[in-house]
Amino acid sequence: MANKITFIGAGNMASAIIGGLIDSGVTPSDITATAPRESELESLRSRLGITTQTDNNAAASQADVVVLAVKPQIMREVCEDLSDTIGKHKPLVMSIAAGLDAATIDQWLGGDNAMVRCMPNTPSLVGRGASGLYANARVSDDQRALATQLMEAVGIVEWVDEEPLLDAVTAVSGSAPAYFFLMLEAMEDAGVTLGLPADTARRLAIQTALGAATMAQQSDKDPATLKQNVMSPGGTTERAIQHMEDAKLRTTIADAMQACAKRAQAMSRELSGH
Ligand SMILES: NC(=O)C1=CN([C@@H]2O[C@H](COP(=O)(O)OP(=O)(O)OC[C@H]3O[C@@H](n4cnc5c(N)ncnc54)[C@H](O)[C@@H]3O)[C@@H](O)[C@H]2O)C=CC1
Ligand SMILES: O=C(O)[C@@H]1CCC=N1
Repeated sequence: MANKITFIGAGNMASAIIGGLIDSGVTPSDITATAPRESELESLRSRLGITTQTDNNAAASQADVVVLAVKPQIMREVCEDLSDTIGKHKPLVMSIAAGLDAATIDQWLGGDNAMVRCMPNTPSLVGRGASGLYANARVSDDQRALATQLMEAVGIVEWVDEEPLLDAVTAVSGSAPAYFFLMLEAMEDAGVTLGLPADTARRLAIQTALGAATMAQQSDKDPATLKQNVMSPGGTTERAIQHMEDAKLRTTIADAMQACAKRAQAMSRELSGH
């Protein structure tokens, strides 16, 4: 990928994607990241060998792709400050912010931009990311291919045709690593209560999550069948699953994901003013 990529914002998500891009073979000097404080950039530069900048406009003026990776709450200020540079150079603009629609960001950037909205997740850092992408009408086929290539370097890519579906993607994958981390925390704690050393319980739980996900990915059986295959009639798993069903775990998960998508919609209303 010979394109120059600039990340505006160098926090958790940007550094996860940058780390994944470098592992996938992207030349570090083709990547620039910005943040207001040099102290935050120093470790990224020394660890990954990328270029860093505290001046967003200088960094964006060199780029074929500008990835907006700041918190949604400061996106307006950042975009308005970048509008002259983006208007002049017309790079492909990708926003990874939750709950901010492409038209609002485009307007803050001065309008008429090719915009891809992306909802990635942090496992991008280890090449196991899952990203949902949406393109506005100005994005060319080549730019669409470029956005796909960029995010496929760090995981899988699913395009959606309707922008509001990105709120569903946020619930299913963007926020979802946290659901699984919570599950790992809870399993470790329960393992300790059952008498295992914490590090043993953690290793067993992590390996089991990895094994189950890999099986689900590689098997031609659906997750319900794979679950059934672990459950001997009258056995231990059946007892555990019955407990989860009685405690309405499915409803809890569905409600949590509804709350996640609703929060994305509310953020959009709060931040865009419509
Ligand atoms: N953390 C996650 O799992 C995911 C986050 N996102 C989205 O990614 C975006 C970033 O989130 P995180 O990386 O978690 O936040 P973060 O707080 O870790 O990173 C934000 C970065 O922006 C920088 N920044 C602040 N003001 C700036 C300015 N004026 N110019 C340039 N950089 C500036 C900060 O110094 C920091 O490096 C958000 O919009 C979030 O919705 C999307 C998917 C997943
Ligand atoms: O929690 C958040 O708002 C961000 C967006 C998706 C994951 N983290």
